[in-house]
Amino acid sequence: MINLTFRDKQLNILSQDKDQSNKTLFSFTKKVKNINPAFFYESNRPHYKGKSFFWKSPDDGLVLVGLGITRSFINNSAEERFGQLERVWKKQLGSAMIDNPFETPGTGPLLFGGFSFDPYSIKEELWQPFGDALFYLPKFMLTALNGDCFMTVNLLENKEHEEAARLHAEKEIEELISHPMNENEHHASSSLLYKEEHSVGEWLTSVRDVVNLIKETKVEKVVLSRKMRLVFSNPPAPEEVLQNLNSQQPNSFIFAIESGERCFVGASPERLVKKSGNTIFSASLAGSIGRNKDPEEDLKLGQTLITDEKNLHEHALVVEMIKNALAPHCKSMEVPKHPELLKTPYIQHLYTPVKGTAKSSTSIFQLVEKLHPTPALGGVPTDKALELIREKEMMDRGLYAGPIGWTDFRGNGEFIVAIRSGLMKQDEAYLYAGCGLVADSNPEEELKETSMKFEPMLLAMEGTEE
Ligand SMILES: C=C(O[C@@H]1C=C(C(=O)O)C=C[C@H]1O)C(=O)O
Ligand SMILES: [Mg+2]
Repeated sequence: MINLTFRDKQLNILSQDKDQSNKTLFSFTKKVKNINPAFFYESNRPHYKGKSFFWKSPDDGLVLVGLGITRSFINNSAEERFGQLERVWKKQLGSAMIDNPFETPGTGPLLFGGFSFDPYSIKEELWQPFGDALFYLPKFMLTALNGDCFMTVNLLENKEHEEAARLHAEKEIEELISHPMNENEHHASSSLLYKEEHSVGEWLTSVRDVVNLIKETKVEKVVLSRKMRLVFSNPPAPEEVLQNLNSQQPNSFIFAIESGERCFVGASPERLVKKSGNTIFSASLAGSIGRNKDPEEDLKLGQTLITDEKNLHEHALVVEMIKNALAPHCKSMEVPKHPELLKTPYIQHLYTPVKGTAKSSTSIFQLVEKLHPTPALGGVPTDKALELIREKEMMDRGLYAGPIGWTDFRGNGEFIVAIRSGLMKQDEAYLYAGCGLVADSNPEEELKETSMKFEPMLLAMEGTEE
């Protein structure tokens, strides 16, 4: 048995400064000239260190850039973290004055943030600034979609100060969008001193133990992950890493969120759930193989993956769980019978998109709570898999593999699974990678699979050109 140390046993630490409780949320959105959101982040983030976020969906191309924090919601209670956040957010919106004539999703007051993978795991100081849920209502937010750009400003003010605060914010917007945004801005190149993989031998032993357990018991799948520590003499800035991810992983969800001096950043191919009106999208992404530069060899690898019993089983368990989790919340659902291939630059996966029509009472937070963790990151059965992960990994995954994303004041939103990611902490970075273990897993192969999954973040952190 292991001793679990809880981050905090207090039930409700959703933060709100006392003197702000009688203030109203004023939010206004205006259309601005067309700007490149990546350059906008790059040129303005240095002035909002510790208080920024970035999001890009490869699917609809939506980009969100948050600068400054009007209110942060941090939750350290393991129980009810989804419901609690939703309640406090709804209360905030209940009295808000919102001036947003645009229907565009992701405009107006919006929460951006992430939930830790497992609030009951051991806690490491590394992840402390992120709690078990950290969400921001940004002060300034750029939304870019289909060639249109919008700026939203969120202010918590006494009613009599609203007018002056708005005028001031209008001026700040002008400054934000007038910074020179230069594509070829030169970065001092970062330099990696060394990298160390966390106890590979012990990890392999854990993999063997878990695979044996799967063979002998009713546990069907457990996802075990491991981490790698990078040490830089000259660490890259988050905006550089993001720029690299933007160019190296154009088909992944790209995200970054800062808390104090730490920044969690990544490029994940895996959607947890998207809600657009009552239409919901989820996906099973599990089962992996490498890529090959030679197109014929690459096709062969894909063919191997899509006919491989072990990978198909790993994948099917995820589809099954998603179907069961969504069924009570959906009027209808479409789930293809067979997976297709999803190729990222370094890895190909088995992929089954799931589409449904949600019952009108369903919120995105409810969907996230029901889905997380899918067996792509946890296992089957979920509770037993989580126990094994705690016992065998003996580390705090923090936000890695947890849901990260946004919801706007209309209830639209999208959450992804924060894999292919890393935490930047001064001159260090911690990368995480995991793999789904089933009865047929070969420990050495699984080790290779996790090595392959470190690769995209390593390249983005090193800034190496392909
Ligand atoms: C756990 C990770 O990836 C997950 C595990 C996969 C697998 O084992 O085949 C594939 C995709 C992801 O759902 C990771 O990238 O860290
Ligand atoms: Mg796998």
